[in-house]
Amino acid sequence: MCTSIIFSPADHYFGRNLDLEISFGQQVVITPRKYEFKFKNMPSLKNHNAIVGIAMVADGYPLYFDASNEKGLGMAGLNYNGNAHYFPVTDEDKDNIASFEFIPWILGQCGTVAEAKNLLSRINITNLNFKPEMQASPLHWLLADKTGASVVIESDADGLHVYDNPVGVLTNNPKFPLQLFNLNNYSNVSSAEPKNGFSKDVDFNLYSREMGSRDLPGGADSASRFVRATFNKFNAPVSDDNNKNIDTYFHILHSVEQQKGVDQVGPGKFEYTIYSSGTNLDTSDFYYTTYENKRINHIDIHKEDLTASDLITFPMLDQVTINDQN
Ligand SMILES: C[C@H](CCC(=O)NCCS(=O)(=O)O)[C@H]1CC[C@H]2[C@@H]3CC[C@@H]4C[C@H](O)CC[C@]4(C)[C@H]3C[C@H](O)[C@]12C
Repeated sequence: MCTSIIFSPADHYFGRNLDLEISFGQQVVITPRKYEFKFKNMPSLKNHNAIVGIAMVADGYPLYFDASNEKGLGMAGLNYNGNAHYFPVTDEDKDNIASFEFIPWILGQCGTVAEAKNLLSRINITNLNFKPEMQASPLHWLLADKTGASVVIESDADGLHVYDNPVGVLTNNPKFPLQLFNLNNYSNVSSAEPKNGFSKDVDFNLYSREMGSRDLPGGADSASRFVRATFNKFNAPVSDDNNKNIDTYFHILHSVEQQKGVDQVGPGKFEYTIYSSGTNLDTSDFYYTTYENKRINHIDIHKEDLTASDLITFPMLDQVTINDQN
């Protein structure tokens, strides 16, 4: 499963955890402005916003899992199994975009969520596969910008939904409105010590600190991660120091990470948090950690030639790093 957030302490940080049992050979991929983005049913984009994020490059095409552009708009695709519904190419006056083209299409052209909403109102997400041996994945998306605004996009059997997201968090199933509704069940969770609302005739012993957050769900299931990431995000300290904020951002994502061994998905197969990514949407600085390498890695896109036409890739550094202190 996966978790995506936008965290806005001063600058705005956007990205995700990618949780799975297998790796797709993903890399950090910068798509410079003049790389020609081709689409199955739409004219190609020859000059567009530069994009940075995590992608698998297949036949020279960056299949982005999550990415942000140089204008400060970010987008992540998360598993949405059983609910995602993509449609045949339509003759109606719509933009036919395949699910794997969706991130390039939006990030290539838009700078804000508000601008993206215009394009979204015209989109039909098509059921085409990238190639026969690579079936389209059932996804939904979190889209967020450097004003702090975010929306969730779900293509369901009854059509495309664009929901304003007041909490800036997305996980997996169920549908986003139900995830949001489920938060109602946790209004008693608090960063403060609990007050006795039970009865004045019963004596309570606060035998532990942290009892305000005792009712936070601890599981790795999607609904539990949604509540936990939201609580942890809204109670996180804010700083005016970028390094502290990016560190806090990763603390929030790591609070819903999956350790290897605890979520079995098949015989001997366990889902785990392969990587966590984050972009400072105000500066386009890109950061990531991996399961093995918790040191925060940084890629400065402005050190690269963003006017180029070829993809710029970086392997993800995923060796355990121990800092020998003596
Ligand atoms: C698996 C991941 C979601 C993680 C998650 O939620 N895991 C729970 C699994 S489970 O629900 O618990 O079983 C998702 C997130 C983004 C996806 C890629 C998007 C581009 C491209 C789209 C093409 O159409 C198909 C190949 C493609 C490379 C995709 C592969 C894969 O689908 C990716 C990595």
